[in-house]
Amino acid sequence: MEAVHFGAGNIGRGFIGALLNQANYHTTFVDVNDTVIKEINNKQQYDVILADEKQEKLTVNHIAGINSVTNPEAVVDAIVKADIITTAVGPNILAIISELIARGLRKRLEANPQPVNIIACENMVGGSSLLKEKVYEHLSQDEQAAFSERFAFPNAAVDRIVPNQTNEDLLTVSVEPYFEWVVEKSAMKGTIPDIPGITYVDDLKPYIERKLFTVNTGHTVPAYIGHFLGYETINDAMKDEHVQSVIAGALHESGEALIRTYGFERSKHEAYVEKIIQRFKNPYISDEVTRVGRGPIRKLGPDDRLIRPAKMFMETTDKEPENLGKVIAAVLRYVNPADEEAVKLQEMIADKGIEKTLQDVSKLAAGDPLISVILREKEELENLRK
Ligand SMILES: NC(=O)c1ccc[n+]([C@@H]2O[C@H](COP(=O)([O-])OP(=O)(O)OC[C@H]3O[C@@H](n4cnc5c(N)ncnc54)[C@H](O)[C@@H]3O)[C@@H](O)[C@H]2O)c1
Ligand SMILES: O=P(O)(O)OC[C@@H](O)[C@@H](O)[C@H](O)[C@H](O)CO
Repeated sequence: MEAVHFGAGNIGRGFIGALLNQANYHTTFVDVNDTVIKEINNKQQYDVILADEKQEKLTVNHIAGINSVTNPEAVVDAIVKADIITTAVGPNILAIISELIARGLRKRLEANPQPVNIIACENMVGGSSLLKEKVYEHLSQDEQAAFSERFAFPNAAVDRIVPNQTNEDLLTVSVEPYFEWVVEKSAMKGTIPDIPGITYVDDLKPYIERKLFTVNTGHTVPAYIGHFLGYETINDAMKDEHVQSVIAGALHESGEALIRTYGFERSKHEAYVEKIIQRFKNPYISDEVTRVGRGPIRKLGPDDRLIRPAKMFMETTDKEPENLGKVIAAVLRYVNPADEEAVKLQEMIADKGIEKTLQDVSKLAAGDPLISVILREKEELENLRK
């Protein structure tokens, strides 16, 4: 069985690649990082280390790499032969890879009658749907109809903390032992891939929102409040009493919104939250606040991990999300010259002020009550430093 995976980074190698290997796939990684691609072809295997007291090592083999900048035709040919196509490149990169995927699938229409599923494994609601939209922008109407017969873009939720890697070996990747990969079965075509570790569901929405608005919402607290308080790593920030109090409050707010929207059992949701907080404290993982806080403009998006649960909390409880508001305020205070979006966000704030920036980035209407909560919490934030 052949898999093509876009993005040989942390999640690509440390999670998707590992599960595909355990399911006996040969995986072709596609990336723009020539050093990583050369090393994949040179070594033809890499290690995944499970970050706990046992430090168990799994070897991932049956792999190859293609540099999509220098060898796009090889990517097209790999797509023609693939039994599954996956991505883990980051939400903003889906539009960039869409043209090459469109070319590969166009050639496949003539050359291979088998249907194929293209699964975007990104932290966002509707990642595969977005990829499909971007792929379809490169097609004629007739091609769109032919693609819809043969190719599917099921949405997915992926959960495994994989920090930036500091191992001596370039390809080795340390990951937390926990993982969850949920895929929207109802949207798939052809034979459902037999990949142990995937949970297939008919309706993904509750799963992706529960994951994004608990794991990723929670993660923003040690990232942005932690950065505001001067911490460099997630587990150091998690030791701070202010971070502990805001994370408890923020996950109470997003939890209440999720429970009221989807009817999750309260005790099970509380256990889910507790497990996530323990995962953030994993002493065997050193995760930088700047990795978890990367892309603050994306993270302030209307459907992303802060604004959406804050709005849901207000709609379902009629109360103010003061903890989520505090984290959003910390994102607006996030200064990091090494992060392009952080620089751009600060420029936007300097140029047009916070209210207009929130209207543009988070699509909040002028006068939205959430804006007042955020402005008030921005003042409150200073008290955390006292
Ligand atoms: N790291 C985690 O803990 C984690 C967990 C769950 C989900 N995710 C999601 O997985 C996705 C990837 O995150 P990551 O942490 O692995 O990031 P990463 O930066 O480690 O990996 C991204 C990879 O994509 C490659 N890439 C960039 N542009 C490309 C292009 N045009 N074509 C092909 N490859 C390209 C990069 O070179 C890099 O190797 C994101 O959507 C992230 O939200 C990450
Ligand atoms: O990948 P991002 O930038 O959307 O979010 C940063 C982290 O919260 C994220 O990578 C988590 O580690 C991951 O989602 C855990 O499953």
